[in-house]
Amino acid sequence: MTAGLTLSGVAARLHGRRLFAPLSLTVAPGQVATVMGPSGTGKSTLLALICGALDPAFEAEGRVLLDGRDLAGLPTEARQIGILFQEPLLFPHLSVAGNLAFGLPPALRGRQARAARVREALAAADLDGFEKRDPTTLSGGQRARIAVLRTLLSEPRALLLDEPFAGLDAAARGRFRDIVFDAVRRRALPTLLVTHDGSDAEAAGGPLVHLEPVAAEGPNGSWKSPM
Ligand SMILES: Nc1ncnc2c1ncn2[C@@H]1O[C@H](COP(=O)(O)OP(=O)(O)OP(=O)(O)O)[C@@H](O)[C@H]1O
Repeated sequence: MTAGLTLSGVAARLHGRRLFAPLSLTVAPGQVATVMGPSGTGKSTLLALICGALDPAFEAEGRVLLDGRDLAGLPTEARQIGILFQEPLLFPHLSVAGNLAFGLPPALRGRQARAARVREALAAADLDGFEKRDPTTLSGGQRARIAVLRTLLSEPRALLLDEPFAGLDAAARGRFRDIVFDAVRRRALPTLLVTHDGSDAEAAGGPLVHLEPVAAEGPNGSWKSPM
């Protein structure tokens, strides 16, 4: 069995045409692989395919394995893959604790046990006492940290990062990146990062993949770029 996240000949087709050339890659536990490429090449589509949330307009190709298990046919919620977006997507009508509790595994029973897990997570992230805060009153960096805590509380076995550092200024970006990569290493999560920023790729330190658009067949049999 290969530990980590393995992509084998993975591609996404739209109206029968591949967005990018089939991708094969293994991301080891605790490693961060980076996916870069021009806008529209299918980076977000690739992440959606991996976590089982591909838009029905697309057709998936290839195999995705997590710790040797083929994820084909498994619904998103059964894949145990955490995902973070550029926008932290916190629920504005819930407190910080309510947002974090949303990430807890349903199997963790009991109000007190759930509240304790949320409290511990906040304390470990230097956010003690934030339970009752309204997420709309937090800074961008604080909201980003709550979003990553919520994802980690769900005890994922792999992590997908869709430009989660992009909305932050340089100092906050570096600090937040350290927090996320540190969690990835401590929890030995195979992680795939989509970014347009070379410094993110450098900090990630793992394999670097450039998605290239696939050339499309022109009307008279010639080949042209779809871009
Ligand atoms: N639901 C959809 N139906 C049809 N086409 C779509 C759909 N979603 C995305 N696309 C198209 O698929 C292509 C890939 O989109 P995707 O968002 O994966 O690219 P990306 O590489 O993540 O782009 P960016 O770097 O700008 O975020 C784009 O050309 C986009 O317009």
